[in-house]
Amino acid sequence: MKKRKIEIMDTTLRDGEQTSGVSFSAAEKLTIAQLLLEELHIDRIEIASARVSEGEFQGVKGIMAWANEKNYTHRIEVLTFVDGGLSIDWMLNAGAKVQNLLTKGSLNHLVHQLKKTPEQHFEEIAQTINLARQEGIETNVYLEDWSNGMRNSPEYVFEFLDFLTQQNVKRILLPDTLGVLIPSETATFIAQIIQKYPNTHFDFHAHNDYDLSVANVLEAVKEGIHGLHVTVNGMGERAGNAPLESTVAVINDFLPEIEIGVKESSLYSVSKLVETFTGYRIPANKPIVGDNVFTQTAGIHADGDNKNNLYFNDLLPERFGRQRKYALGKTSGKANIEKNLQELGLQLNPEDLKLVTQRIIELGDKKETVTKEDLPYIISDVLDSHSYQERIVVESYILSHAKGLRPSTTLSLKINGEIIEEHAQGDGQFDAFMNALAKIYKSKNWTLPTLIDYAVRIPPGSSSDALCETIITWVNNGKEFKTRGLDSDQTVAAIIATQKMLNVISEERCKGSVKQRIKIFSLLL
Ligand SMILES: CC(C)C(=O)C(=O)O
Repeated sequence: MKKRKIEIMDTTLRDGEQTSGVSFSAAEKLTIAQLLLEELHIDRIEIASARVSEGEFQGVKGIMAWANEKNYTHRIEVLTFVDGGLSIDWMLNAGAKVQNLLTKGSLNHLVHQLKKTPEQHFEEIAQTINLARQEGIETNVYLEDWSNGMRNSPEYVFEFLDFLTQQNVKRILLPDTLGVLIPSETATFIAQIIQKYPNTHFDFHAHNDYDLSVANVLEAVKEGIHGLHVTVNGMGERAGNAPLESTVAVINDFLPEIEIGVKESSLYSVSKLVETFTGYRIPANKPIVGDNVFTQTAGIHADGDNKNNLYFNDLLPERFGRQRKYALGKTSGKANIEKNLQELGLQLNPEDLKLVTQRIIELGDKKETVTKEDLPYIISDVLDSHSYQERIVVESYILSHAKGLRPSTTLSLKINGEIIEEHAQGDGQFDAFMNALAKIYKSKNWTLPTLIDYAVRIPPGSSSDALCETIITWVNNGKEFKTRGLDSDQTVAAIIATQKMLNVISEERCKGSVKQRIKIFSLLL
């Protein structure tokens, strides 16, 4: 079957820049233009509005200089206005070759904004198109508010199209300016137009006010539209435009008779770059490019993926340069954890896997995000805690920190079932904690090891703020050993490490086995 080719026109650098708060520098525009054309193989791009600013002019000039060398000038478009030729002059000075002329596609806009008759408007448009032609500039025409025009003044729209199809116009661009179309209406309007003007190229420009942009695009393609306007990450005026990423996926997966040349595997990296340049964050649940969209969270899904990929759909992450992930949290079961362990090249016996699963569920219950990078830390922490008997338990404590007062701690410690409480001050909260502990130990005629090093780190590569690891090095009877604590709070992690130390030395008192502890830690670190 011969496929029907649809042109993709990306307007991230024009309509996308109309996202509130977004402004690209000239260098950013050039980088994005290069990626869109050369990496993603987008057919055409719209890069600016004429006469907006000096910065915009320099941006267009830079892109056109590059495009000239590459022979891409006819793939690069600029939004222009019916302004007696001022936009044309601006384009000529910037070296631009294709104008997308903004005209009025509804009687309502024409009468209330321009306060002109259709005849006056058409006359001025004809002059602008002719002038452009004389200057070697190609013209496409936007019918602004076209969708409302089709609803409320269809005679005007068709009179206008009759006129335009007689002019030197390469493409007619049909915007749903206010994002008000529903799919059935899009289908009806596009079908009427394509049937009436079978020899004219029409583009559809969707907006996303009702979250229907991609559904509308799908209908427009089914009815024979020749080109589509999109933006990276769906950026654009108000709720934005049809997102490039979803548009590509929908066409590729649901319209096999259509050919678009966009390279799917580069969509994610370009989307991320645009996110960085704009500071406009991609929602985590945004199809194709959101952080979470290829992450299975429920244990039952991870389990199903092991059984004939029961929870896969056609949107395989690898298509878009991404990878499937298995979330770790309170709803993740053994299967999620095993998938993450596999990726890290780790294996646990069923009993240890159960302990680690329990610990991850506890962390998830505290609303903490656990990442794959946290996993080795959790494993070593959990297995470590279970490698000795807990004779000494930090039952409860208050840590106080107030301006103008010394930090203080009240500590309640359980030693072989007996509760002992003490209070102390210190230079910091953990110092106060250690001073209270020293008082308890003194009352027992026991000595504490000397703390010789205190290090804090977060799991490397972890994007989560869930976990922080405190590693303390102690010297007891001339022997050095380390204990570690893991928590979202650094001081709490230090207290956990200290409790472990108390049990290590208590074991040593009972069995004299600090050597065994040193061995365990050298394995874990
Ligand atoms: C400026 C115009 C062309 C536009 O973006 C729209 O009508 O949606």
